[in-house]
Amino acid sequence: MLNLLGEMECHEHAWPFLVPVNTKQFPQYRKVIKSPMDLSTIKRKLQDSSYKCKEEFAQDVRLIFSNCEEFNEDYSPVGRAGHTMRQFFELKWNQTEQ
Ligand SMILES: Cc1ncccc1N[C@@H]1CCC[C@@H]1S(C)(=O)=O
Repeated sequence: MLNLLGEMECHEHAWPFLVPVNTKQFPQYRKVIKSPMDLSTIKRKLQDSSYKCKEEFAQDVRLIFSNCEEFNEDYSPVGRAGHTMRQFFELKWNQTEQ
């Protein structure tokens, strides 16, 4: 899981998801998105052994992308990055599953 996270962090379209959304820059974010998630938070949870199983890890990754779809237009730069990163993750996830 940690190396899958690493591959995502260095992906060229990961830039919107590396750190928690800046709620000063995007004040309405907190109201709209009830469970914010980002790659740095997932990394900390992995390091703190907060995930009981790998499905819980996958759940948090998918939360990043559902938050993104909810808040961003599909064809906005961030919205498009979310679709690209979700496809990348699901492909890698299926490979690790085998
Ligand atoms: C992921 C997301 N979802 C909704 C609104 C904004 C963002 N990201 C922003 C755009 C790029 C980085 C910043 S950030 C992560 O520094 O706030």
